[in-house]
Amino acid sequence: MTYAVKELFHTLQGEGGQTGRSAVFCRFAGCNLWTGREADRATAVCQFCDTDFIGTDGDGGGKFESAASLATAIAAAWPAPGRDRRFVVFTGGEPLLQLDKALIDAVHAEGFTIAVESNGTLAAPAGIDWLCVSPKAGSTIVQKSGQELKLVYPQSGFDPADFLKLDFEQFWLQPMDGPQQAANIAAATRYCLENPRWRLSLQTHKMIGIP
Ligand SMILES: C[S@@+](CC[C@H](N)C(=O)[O-])C[C@H]1O[C@@H](n2cnc3c(N)ncnc32)[C@H](O)[C@@H]1O
Ligand SMILES: Nc1nc2[nH]cc(C(=O)O)c2c(=O)[nH]1
Ligand code: SF4
Ligand SMILES: [Mg+2]
Repeated sequence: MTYAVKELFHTLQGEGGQTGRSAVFCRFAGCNLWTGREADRATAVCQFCDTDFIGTDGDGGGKFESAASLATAIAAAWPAPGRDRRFVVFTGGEPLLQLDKALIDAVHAEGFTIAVESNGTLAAPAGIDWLCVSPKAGSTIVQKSGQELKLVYPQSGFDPADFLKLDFEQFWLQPMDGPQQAANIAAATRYCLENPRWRLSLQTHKMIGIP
């Protein structure tokens, strides 16, 4: 299978339960909840996206003709010698439109632990080591288990309490970035103070100015 990758880069995981960890990010092109075009944002299911995932023209992006060639590029982006602590985050766009067993196996064979950031509308393939599901109001959650559920907050129609019945190890509230960011940080902080199952996920990469 051919993989369309918007960008492939090395950074620190900025969000959620692996925050601060050195990671190769593989950002797939395309999403099932928004075209990525600003003209379509107001009519999209997901309207608050902070990411450009159109095309394959970003740093390290491209069309990869095989799982082996993409795994090789991911390994080449790892900064340290040896295979210790190798960590890749598949994101997008929606990574579960493209991530398959062949790529999971190829990246595991390179010694990587595999994390995924998904909107939860597609069933995850076996073999993901750290699955983050981030539900979007107006979509249907199909993937109801994983390591972390990271809810962008607030979203109208979503009560965080309704997600605690799902099978996740960690529950994170991430303030929605955008014009209301300050108010959203305050509201998420208050919610986590009063509801100890929830932890506050700040987008630390944005604070420190790394990708
Ligand atoms: C760009 S998405 C890509 C992965 C997948 N499509 C998803 O939505 O989970 C990566 C993460 O950023 C979060 N995110 C997107 N826009 C955001 C915003 N404006 N504020 C805070 N988090 C946001 C998503 O909820 C998700 O957890
Ligand atoms: N540093 C950094 N951490 C991230 N965690 C999730 C991200 C994403 O866009 O999926 C992201 C991102 O874009 N950058
Ligand atoms: S589901 Fe994820 S990638 Fe798609 S538009 Fe929403 S935040 Fe962006
Ligand atoms: Mg991001």
